Amino acid sequence: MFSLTVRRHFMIAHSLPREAFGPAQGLHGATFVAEVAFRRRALNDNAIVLDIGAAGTVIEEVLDGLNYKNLDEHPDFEGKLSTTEALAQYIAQAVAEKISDDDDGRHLDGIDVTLRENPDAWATFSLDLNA
Ligand SMILES: Nc1nc2c(c(=O)[nH]1)N=C([C@H](O)[C@H](O)COP(=O)(O)OP(=O)(O)OP(=O)(O)O)CN2
Repeated sequence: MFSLTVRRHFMIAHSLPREAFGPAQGLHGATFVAEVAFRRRALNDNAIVLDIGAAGTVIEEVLDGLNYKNLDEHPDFEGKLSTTEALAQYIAQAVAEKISDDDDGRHLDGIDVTLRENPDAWATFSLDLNA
């Protein structure tokens, strides 16, 4: 299995209104680093998983919908907790949807999104595109 990973960052504000989150129940900001890995069993005719520029464009399009937003007011997170884990899943699914029309995108076997909320803590969601 091959994988190509492209990284971008984005900034959000949110709150996690459950006692389990302690001080993070209040509104706070975060700058996330998103590493999106595109997985493919066999390379294409150009011996790549996917063009790096094309991958970056898709990721940026998805992150544009989150960047500088207060997720407490974002319609896609209404009634949901915007944890690092949940955001990783959201990004993976949104990237998969955007790339599904692309020729290389149709041949992907999976997408893994690793979301780093700081250098010591991160979460990963793995989307199996063959399931
Ligand atoms: N599994 C997760 N745990 C936490 C998340 C998360 O997204 N997934 N998010 C937060 C907060 O949003 C914030 O990023 C950190 O909050 P904070 O309370 O300051 O940090 P810690 O939990 O690391 O440390 P404490 O010792 O509880 O202060 C929190 N958890």
